[in-house]
This record gives sequence, C-alpha cells and structure tokens, in this order.
Amino acid sequence: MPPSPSASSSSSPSSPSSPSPPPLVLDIDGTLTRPEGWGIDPRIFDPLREWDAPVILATGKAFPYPIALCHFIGIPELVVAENGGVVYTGEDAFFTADRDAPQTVAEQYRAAGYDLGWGDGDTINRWRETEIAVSRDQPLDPLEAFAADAELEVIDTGYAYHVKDAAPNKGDGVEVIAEHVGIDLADCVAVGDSINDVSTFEVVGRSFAVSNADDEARAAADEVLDAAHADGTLSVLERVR
Ligand SMILES: O=C(O)COP(=O)(O)O
Ligand SMILES: [Mg+2]
Repeated sequence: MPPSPSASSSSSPSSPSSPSPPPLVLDIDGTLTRPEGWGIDPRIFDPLREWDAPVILATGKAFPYPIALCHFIGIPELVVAENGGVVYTGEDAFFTADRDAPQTVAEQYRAAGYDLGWGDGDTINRWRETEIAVSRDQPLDPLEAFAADAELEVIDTGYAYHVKDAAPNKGDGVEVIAEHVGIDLADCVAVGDSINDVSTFEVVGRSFAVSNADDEARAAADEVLDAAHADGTLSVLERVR
C-alpha cells in the first residue's frame, strides 16, 4: 500500500532544512519514457518514489495503467487518466465523460473496413471507460469524419489517436486532485510532450516540454528542454528539487 499523499514536505528526515520540492504533474508517454520513446525509463523510479511532495500522473492511457505505475513506483495514486476522462484523488474516482459515443464511432470505423489496430485482445481499450484509442498506423481521415459526425474530437498524442468528448482534459483533472490533496497549482511543476498536456501547462505554475514534444506542447510550455523523454524530465527534477 503506497503512503498517503501529503501536501507537507517538512517531515523529510534526510533534509530537514532544505526547501520543499514542488508538487509534480507528469505526463507518461514521451515524458517518462526511454530515449527510444517506448517503455518507462527505470531511472525515474527512485527520484519519484523519494520526491517529498505529491506527484500526479496525468496521461492519455486507460485508468489501470497509471494506477499500476504509481503502485510499482511506490507513490500515492494521484491520477488523471484518459486525457481527463478519469480522475482519481486517492479516495474518489470521477468519470467526466462517457464511452458510448466514442464506442459508436469505433464501430462505424470497423464497419467501414478499418481496424483499431491493437489486435484481438485490445488491452489498450479493454479497460478504457470514457474514450477510444486507435493505433496511429490506422487511417486518420475516416476516423475524424465519423468523430465529427458524432461531435467528438480526435487528438493525436504521438502515441495514439484518441476519440473523445472535447470537454474533459488533463488540466481540469489536475485541478480536482490539487483541491483534494490541498496543493496550490501555482506551486506545481509539470512536464509533458504533446497536445494533451497543454491544458496541464495552463493550470500549473511552471511547465516544461521535453525536446521531443509536439508543436502544441512546445508553444504552451514555459520552457522547452534540450533533453528528450526521461532525460528531459530528470533534468527538471534536478533543477527544481
Ligand atoms: O495514451 C497516449 O496516447 C499518450 O499517453 P500520455 O498522455 O501519457 O503521453
Ligand atoms: Mg505524452
């Protein structure tokens, strides 16, 4: 069982007189990933487990993925999943969208001869509750056409196309968690890599885009880092700790 989240860092036994590190809001894919872009970089585990302030994981992945990552890092479960469709404060889960309309778009896409691209098991969507993800090696134009008919949006995170309600976003989810945990968003530092991190960057005090970030994330961040993926994120942790 991970420790309880705490807004206070004054109890650090190792550095009682050093200033508190800021709370973190971290994207996963593109941000905690290895230099080749896939898989979590193992170097992030110890700094995050030892971080003496709340760490929020804000991702486009389905709910179980960031929960599992918190579990395996050994940090409290503070999670925005599915691009804001699911928010978990450590006590309560909030679902801010519904899967039905994106599911209908997926069925129309398949009926037109396309495929979501994840194979029969489709563990990418199996536990997804508020949106549908489609592999980026599948045709985008027909997906966007069906989504537009349903008044849904398609966002490209660089890791998947997400068919979703336009309303939920990571930033709103981060606000919910910050209120619950009792942290001031102005104190928070965020790192991200793509369009789905723009709303996070808009609500935190300080934001960084890794060097592999897309144009939208680069434009929204306070600073674009020289380093990519986890190297970029680790450089931020060094600077702000
Ligand atoms: O699920 C995706 O497509 C991207 O996930 P991320 O938000 O952690 O980068
Ligand atoms: Mg990302």
